[in-house]
Amino acid sequence: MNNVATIPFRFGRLRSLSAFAGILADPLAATRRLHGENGPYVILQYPHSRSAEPQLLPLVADSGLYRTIASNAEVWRAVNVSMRSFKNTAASRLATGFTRLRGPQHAHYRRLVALTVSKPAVSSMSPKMAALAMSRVASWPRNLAVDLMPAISALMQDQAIGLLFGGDRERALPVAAMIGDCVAAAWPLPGRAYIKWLRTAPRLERAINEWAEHKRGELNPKDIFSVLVNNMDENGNPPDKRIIGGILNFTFGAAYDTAQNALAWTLLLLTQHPEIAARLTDEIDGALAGSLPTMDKIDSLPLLEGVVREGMRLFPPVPLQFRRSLVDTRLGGAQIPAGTRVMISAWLINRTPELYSEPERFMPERWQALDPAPFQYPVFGAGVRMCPGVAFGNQMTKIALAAILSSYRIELAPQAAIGYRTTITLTPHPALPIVLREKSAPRSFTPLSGPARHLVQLETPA
Ligand code: HEM
Repeated sequence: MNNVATIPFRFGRLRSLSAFAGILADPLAATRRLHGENGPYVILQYPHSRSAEPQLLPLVADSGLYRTIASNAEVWRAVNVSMRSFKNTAASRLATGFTRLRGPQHAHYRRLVALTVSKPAVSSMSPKMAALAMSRVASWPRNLAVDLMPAISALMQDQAIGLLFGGDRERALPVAAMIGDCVAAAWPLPGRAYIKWLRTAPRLERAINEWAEHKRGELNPKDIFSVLVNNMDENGNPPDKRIIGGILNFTFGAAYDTAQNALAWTLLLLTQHPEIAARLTDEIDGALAGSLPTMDKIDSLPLLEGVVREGMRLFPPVPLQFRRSLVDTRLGGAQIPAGTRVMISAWLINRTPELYSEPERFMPERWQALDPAPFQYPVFGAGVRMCPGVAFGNQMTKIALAAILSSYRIELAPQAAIGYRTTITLTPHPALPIVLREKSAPRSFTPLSGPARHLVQLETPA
């Protein structure tokens, strides 16, 4: 492990505004390049800014430094990546959501969310989750090249709404659609997505408030929103609806947007590794013998476990995390002024060769001998802000994967070129064209092409 006190850093200069725009336009490509040129700790300097704000933008791709940051909440506070909007507007209240909570207020609301998604609570949801996944997947079109992303998204939203948010689809689905505008605007160059989000935010806030009204008065401990609305705040007062709105916006979006991307990238990886996909299908079919993919059947399948962990290692649904220093501090030997925003790359930490041999390759078997600490595998974050939804996210991804592979063989559609988009989450873009075949159908193989081809090392030539 790195000795944090002596870790070297390089000053990298964002030589021009266009280099800075490169980070905004494609943070993944830009941070990979900076890491390749400078190593795992780069302190970028903004070009010629006259603002009074600190002029540094450190990029952290080192697990030791990430541990230091994640375990010092009094020095490093979470920040929201959305573009700034005017204070006291719906857009600013909703976009800062969970992130703006600190101290006892953060601990209080975190505890309320965590109660509903505790490991035992999530295990008890498994039969319902498995039944829902199987019935949804059964209706997906066979033998046609379709963009699977909307179907995956609908499946994960259904799971989150049905199992964590009271099953109220009529109110929840329009809210989910509007949250999509918030996510799309989270890492923009100023543009259409941002303008759209500014228009959507007041409507979203109204819809959330009406939904909250509907939940008020009857506590359902299995519904996160009901728990938030019907408990007092950290001081024993009725909760502030603006705070509840921000928490709901963040937590509801977090509950499906992350897992839908985990599933999408993992399926894409499996299309490129048909031999692993075949062995995984055999493992799942053997365990299920025609029954539903409940957790008691699939939780201890080694290849399924390895595939899900490896998929999220190579394509972490939240590829970057951000923190801001509250005070002047030292990080890895560099002096960091108060107010400095730091980018932590889960994407790059997950490719540390000392932690993961042949880090660019998809090797699910590696997980039989690996048990990294959260800061060495930051897929779910680490420290006081580590994701409370780990058990639900993992279970939802495993069950969906088992439901799909027990029903179909998956292939990438012919001539499909896959790109990617980075906002808060990393998404295949503009589409994920997949063909779902009968399991007995003759095999065919389409090699991955498009920008996503360069995100992973495959056996087939690029
Ligand atoms: C595959 C699924 C998931 C992944 C990869 C994921 C990833 C993450 C990551 C990386 C963070 C930390 C962000 C940071 O520190 O800046 C986080 C925080 C959070 N996640 Fe998840 N998440 C997943 C599922 C869920 C689910 C199902 C829920 C539903 C309850 C959820 C709720 C939250 C909340 C409330 C936080 C904020 C925690 C805090 O600030 O204290 N997540 N998640």
